[in-house]
Amino acid sequence: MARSPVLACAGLTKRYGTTTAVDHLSFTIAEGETYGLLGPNGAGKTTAISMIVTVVDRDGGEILIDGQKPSTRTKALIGYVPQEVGAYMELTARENLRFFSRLYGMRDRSRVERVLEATGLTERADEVVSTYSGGMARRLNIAIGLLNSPRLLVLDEPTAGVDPQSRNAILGTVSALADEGAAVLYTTHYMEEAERLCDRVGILDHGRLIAEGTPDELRAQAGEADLEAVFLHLTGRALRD
Ligand SMILES: Nc1ncnc2c1ncn2[C@@H]1O[C@H](COP(=O)(O)OP(=O)(O)OP(=O)(O)O)[C@@H](O)[C@H]1O
Repeated sequence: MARSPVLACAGLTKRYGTTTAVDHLSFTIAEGETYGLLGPNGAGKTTAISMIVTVVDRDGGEILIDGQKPSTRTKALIGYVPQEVGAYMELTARENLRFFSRLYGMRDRSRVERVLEATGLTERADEVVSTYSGGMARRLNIAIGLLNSPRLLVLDEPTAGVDPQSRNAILGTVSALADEGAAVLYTTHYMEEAERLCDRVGILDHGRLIAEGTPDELRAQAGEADLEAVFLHLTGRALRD
């Protein structure tokens, strides 16, 4: 029997006044799959993932995590990496991770060391976070999201504005997690990043999914050389201002 997807969304909808931020969004992510949700500013990416991780209530639609409706139990299966850095600036990276692991009720100290290693922060783990570059702080944010060994890792534009070294470290961390069998939901407006990292891509515009497929399929359907051009072909607009 085929396994159910790790994430299944059907008809997900969110309205803010007269704006429909997310409009009947449906997609699935399988075990070990990296799914990129792409779209320009304001397309509805953050709103969509906020509903999936249940920090924003939905106005319509269904979400299943490992075949179960959202609950305290399914929350424990999700690692969420928001755009804003959630770490304490006056603590070191290791102190932050120990704090969050205690908050999650985790006793296994070795997990802190594992996530430091996975994000390339071991050597700087005892330095105070306020001395970190923006890219290193983002890596720590990801380390926090990895603490609970998530079945579904959700990342909101994790590489926006980071230096190339941190960007490569972040992409490496995400692919390693997917290789271990996690499902990854990744939002970005960097097309080349999605082409490199994602098994499948959904293109979101005005809250609606206007195309979905592997990067190769999308390029072939639109007859374009890259995903940036695919977006222009589909919407008549450039992806970034
Ligand atoms: N709390 C809110 N109240 C009112 N409108 C909102 C709210 N959050 C989002 N919106 C609107 O919903 C739409 C989708 O916004 P959202 O932040 O989800 O897009 P996004 O694709 O994540 O954009 P970005 O790339 O800038 O993060 C936009 O029109 C935005 O103005």
